[in-house]
Amino acid sequence: MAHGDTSGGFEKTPGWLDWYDGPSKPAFRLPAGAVDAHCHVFGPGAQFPYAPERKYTPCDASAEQLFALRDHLGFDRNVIVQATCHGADNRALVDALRRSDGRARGVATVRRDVTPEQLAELHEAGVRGVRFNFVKRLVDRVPTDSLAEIVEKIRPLGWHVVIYFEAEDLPELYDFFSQIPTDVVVDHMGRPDVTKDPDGPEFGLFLRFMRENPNVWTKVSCPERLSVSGPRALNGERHAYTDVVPFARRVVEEFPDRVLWGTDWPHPNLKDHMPDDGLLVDYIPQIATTDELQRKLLVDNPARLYWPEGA
Ligand SMILES: O=C(O)c1cc(C(=O)O)oc(=O)c1
Repeated sequence: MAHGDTSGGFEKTPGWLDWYDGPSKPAFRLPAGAVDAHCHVFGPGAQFPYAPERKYTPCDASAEQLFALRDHLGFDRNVIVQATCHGADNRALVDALRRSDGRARGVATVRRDVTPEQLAELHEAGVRGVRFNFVKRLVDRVPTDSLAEIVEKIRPLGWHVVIYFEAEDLPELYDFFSQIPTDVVVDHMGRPDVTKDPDGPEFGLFLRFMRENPNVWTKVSCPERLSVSGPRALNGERHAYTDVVPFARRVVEEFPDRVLWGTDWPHPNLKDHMPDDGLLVDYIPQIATTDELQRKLLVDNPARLYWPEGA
């Protein structure tokens, strides 16, 4: 089967871009113990069917393919985040975690009726957080009282909450997010509009959110998704997505102990181009410019959140 196929009788969403086959070796040498703290597995659909309520059907992207990419790029470990195309069916995620030899942790999606037994099983497999998604093209909105109930259920396990939202929705969600008592991790810097000023009110609100809430962390990931003017991480470009750099660098420098980075492989729903993941790794030194910042971003911070026992 070609890498970009979808198995199990599923048909890819029209215009779907498959993950990049044969990525380059990064020029940037990742520090020992580096964690790719945001990536996904898709299916394979024949084994782990896509959820009936999904908003897109991807190409397959298996655990083996993810682990091969990890080794090729020079990462040591992964944090695998439940993708919305699998809904609250975490079987593909759990299978990948179980086959990682302890080298992957997970973030699951659960519903309000999840039982303590189900949570214990997810924990045993390596899940350490739940994801709440507020991006309208990806999910139907779940009421905040359901989410608050889930927070109460996961809290005793020491888990955190990952939130994915777009910058324009932060004002409405600010108070709800601010009262979550666990650690909170914001996906992709809350998706700023990078054509706006990093010193302007929109990104200013996000920075204020992080300043006011010391339990909030963020992934300074997805420049390929946020960039408008590029240049793209393709054709040997080792200084890609310079329009996103001022935003990510600002966050890394103000909150060096609360930032994470991940490839976002296999990059769901990109419309413009699929990045070469090796060149995407070469983006990192543009936003974390010293050895110390790189070590915190890639090694120390993800270890504290996902492997606190020091394994
Ligand atoms: O922007 C997206 O389309 C996207 C989708 C998903 C998902 O479907 O879970 O995850 C991401 O991190 C980003």
